Amino acid sequence: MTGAPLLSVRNAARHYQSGETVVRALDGASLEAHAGELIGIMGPSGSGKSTLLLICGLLEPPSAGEIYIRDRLVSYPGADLDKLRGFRRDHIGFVFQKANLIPFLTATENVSIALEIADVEARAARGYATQLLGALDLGHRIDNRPSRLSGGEQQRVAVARALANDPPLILADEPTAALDSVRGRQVMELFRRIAVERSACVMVVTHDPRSLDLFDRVIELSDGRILSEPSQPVQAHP
Ligand SMILES: Nc1ncnc2c1ncn2[C@@H]1O[C@H](COP(=O)(O)OP(=O)(O)OP(=O)(O)O)[C@@H](O)[C@H]1O
Repeated sequence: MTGAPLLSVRNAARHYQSGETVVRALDGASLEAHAGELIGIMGPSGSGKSTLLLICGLLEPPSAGEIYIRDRLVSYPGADLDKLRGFRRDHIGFVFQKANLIPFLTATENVSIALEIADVEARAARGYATQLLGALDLGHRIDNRPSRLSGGEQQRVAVARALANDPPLILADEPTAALDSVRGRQVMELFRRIAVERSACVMVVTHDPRSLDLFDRVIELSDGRILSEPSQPVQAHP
């Protein structure tokens, strides 16, 4: 992959003090991720996948190392990440295992609120939210509140919300864990489309080997370390 990376993680570590012992959740990880890539992050439970995502998402600073987005140093030990709220909103979309939707808002409103917070006019925000939900096969659910949606549908609304501001980087932590295989595949295929059509970089933590064919490459973690070489292609993708 050529060109400047969108995201660059340099020798990042994250250590947690647990009583007398230090847990090395991340232990000197380096990677580069580019626009247009769909990257899988895999590894056994406790290998540091979620920690890597938190650090890349500027939700926690590393204990050592640096994070660059578009060549700008954005996170390092002791960085004040509260100051990066606006930057995060404009650059990074998150999807977690749980949808965490606002219960008293409809599906459309749950998505459009992300746009309105970013100063998009309400009508335009709703129009785009509806369009995104339609692309996720939720066109018939746009006026439903979360309590009227299945777990899988709620999660797809969460995916639409993460995409609302067209962030160049999308980070997803087991986004399909609560979905059946057909819906899970749909979400992964949507991520693939987002990467290609919007030139976004999408990094997805998953345990599901059925998505492997969709990834440009897989970053494999073990004991807080990256096993596979950065930029090593797993499978060529058209
Ligand atoms: N806030 C924390 N305090 C102490 N230890 C932590 C903390 N967060 C993570 N850890 C530890 O760091 C290690 C890596 O955790 P992490 O959640 O990143 O792994 P993971 O690969 O995402 O696991 P899983 O697949 O089970 O979600 C684990 O041993 C975990 O217990």
